[in-house]
Amino acid sequence: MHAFSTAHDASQRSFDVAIIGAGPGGYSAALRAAELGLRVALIDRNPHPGGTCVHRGCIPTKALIQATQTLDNIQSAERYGISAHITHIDYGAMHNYIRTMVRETSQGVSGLLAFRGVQYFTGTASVSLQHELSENTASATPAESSSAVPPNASSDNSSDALSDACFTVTIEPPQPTQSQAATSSSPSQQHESTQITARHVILAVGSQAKPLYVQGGPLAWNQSLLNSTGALALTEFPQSAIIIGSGVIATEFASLWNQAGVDVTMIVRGKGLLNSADRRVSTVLTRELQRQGVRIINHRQVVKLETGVNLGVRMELADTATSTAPETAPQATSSQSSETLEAEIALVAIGRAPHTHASWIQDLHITQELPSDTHTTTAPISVDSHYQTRIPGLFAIGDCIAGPQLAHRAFAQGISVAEYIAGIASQPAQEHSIPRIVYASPEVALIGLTKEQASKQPQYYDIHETIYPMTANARTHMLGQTGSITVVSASIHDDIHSEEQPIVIGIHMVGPHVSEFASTAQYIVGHALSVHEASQYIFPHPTFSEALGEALLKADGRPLHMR
Ligand SMILES: Cc1cc2nc3c(=O)[nH]c(=O)nc-3n(C[C@H](O)[C@H](O)[C@H](O)COP(=O)(O)OP(=O)(O)OC[C@H]3O[C@@H](n4cnc5c(N)ncnc54)[C@H](O)[C@@H]3O)c2cc1C
Ligand SMILES: NC(=O)c1ccc[n+]([C@@H]2O[C@H](COP(=O)([O-])OP(=O)(O)OC[C@H]3O[C@@H](n4cnc5c(N)ncnc54)[C@H](O)[C@@H]3O)[C@@H](O)[C@H]2O)c1
Repeated sequence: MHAFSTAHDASQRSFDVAIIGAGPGGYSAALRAAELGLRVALIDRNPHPGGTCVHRGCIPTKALIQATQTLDNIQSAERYGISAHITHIDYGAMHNYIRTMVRETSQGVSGLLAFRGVQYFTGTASVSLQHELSENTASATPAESSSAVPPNASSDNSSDALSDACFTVTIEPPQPTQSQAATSSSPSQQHESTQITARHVILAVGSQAKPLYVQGGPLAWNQSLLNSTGALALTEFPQSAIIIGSGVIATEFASLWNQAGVDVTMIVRGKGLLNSADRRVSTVLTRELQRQGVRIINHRQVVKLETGVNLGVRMELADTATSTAPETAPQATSSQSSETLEAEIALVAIGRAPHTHASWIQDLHITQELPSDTHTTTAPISVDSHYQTRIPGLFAIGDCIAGPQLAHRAFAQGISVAEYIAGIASQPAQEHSIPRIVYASPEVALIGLTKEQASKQPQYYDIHETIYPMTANARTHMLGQTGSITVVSASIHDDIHSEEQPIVIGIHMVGPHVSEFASTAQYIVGHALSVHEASQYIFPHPTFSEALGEALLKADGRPLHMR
């Protein structure tokens, strides 16, 4: 039986790979590296693996969505001739259900790590180089050319392989809580740090919610001004909530709280939700949430915000653009130049910053230049196409590097980097077709380029957009819901594709259950299938996924169930 423990005898202190952070990036790299025979240490502050995704992200939010969708299903049962009404919500039981989903998912990961012999350390890690790097070994920027030669860290001859360990990882144990400190008989032991060495280190340290800057400073989180972690910790649904932001987290919470009967107002800096997405998807989603009762106030920013114990939150808004009026007027007082809103809580969801502020990360000089946006205090780690930083043997993956912050992207990167370290010619994760999903009602799935984005890339010409309304789909019609699919196709200047065969470069969907067939869209876009080839797929009838088949037939000039 392999150990999933914190036992630290000398033989267990030298590793082929040490991984900092046990979220999706870190634990997937650990599982794959161990499977390939490497000796792996995985370190996280949290004794339970899973990171943001399992403890504060994907899993609890989707469990909560499962619960609120059930509320919504009951409320819409009348449509099917079923009389049902909700008599009571047991918030304690709902929270137990969510906590159980989180605990069981984390336990599942723990079991896998133990099975593969990954050694897990609980504590806060910092990394230093064992030897000063010479000018020749570290480059100012990550070297793309290094990608051709995997470092081959097989531990077959582990004593030889480990004798030239490059990195020291210091692990500080978690600080005891006040009650633990009071009851502990040997408090000094809890403060002992551990050191391990490794030939390779993977940083998978994740990200954290960006605070809102008002009047020049960041606002501190409290019981009324929440980020997504605070919102998940609420013990019952609030009466009213203001959501600042219009991205993925803002949209998912607006949708689920609205389904739970919360009075939701969204404050949007630009116009509409997911404003960098395909414009039709954004329009349909915005319209649907408004139809369901979410108030969306466009072109506004918060200029003043007050909170207090039991006072809720009160904020003053100002126009970000003078030309366009808000689509929906706020409930509270309003003047020409500013307006005031009040609610029980406010959720700030304006993006997540890489978790790179620690001084040891700064000392390694591996982060990008800070963007000119003065409200960004941490920068992503720079890596080459194999996720290696400018320091050979030091890698970074997941939310702490630039790109979409998604668990499935972190999984793919974790597998890729582990294979590269093990000496396998690995494929970096295919970034351009990674599906981005919003689990709102309706769901959104975004794959590849929008028409606007493609028009800025010179290799594409004859760019076309085909729009298929999901109301023409039988299953969507049965639900009484709506949706839309946009297929973006173009011809391309390259040696592989002929001019007569336009290829599919983007698929953008909003509608019920679209997340479930996003990977079909990813396959089509990722493999640059021609529109004609893609339209040959046979989708089962009657399914929601059939809508994608119909959209592709239409893009190929052969529409079936539409004119
Ligand atoms: C509310 C919410 C909902 C989300 N829903 C989805 C979703 O449905 N689908 C999806 O694909 N993505 C979702 N995400 C994004 C997803 O959670 C992240 O993209 C993913 O967790 C990133 O994985 P990671 O391994 O890079 O980092 P993380 O999961 O953040 O893990 C980093 C880990 O590193 C540890 N750590 C950091 N520094 C140290 C240190 N010095 N020493 C020891 N440990 C350290 C942290 O404790 C943490 O456990 C959601 C995010 C949020 C906030
Ligand atoms: N379903 C999923 O896959 C899922 C779910 C939740 C979170 N996530 C990930 O978590 C990350 C963070 O999510 P998020 O929703 O916080 O970020 P986001 O990047 O999706 O959206 C941020 C939004 O905030 C707006 N914004 C930025 N600064 C602002 C300001 N000062 N005032 C008002 N609005 C401002 C932006 O215009 C943007 O619309 C995302 O990158 C996402 O990939 C994924």
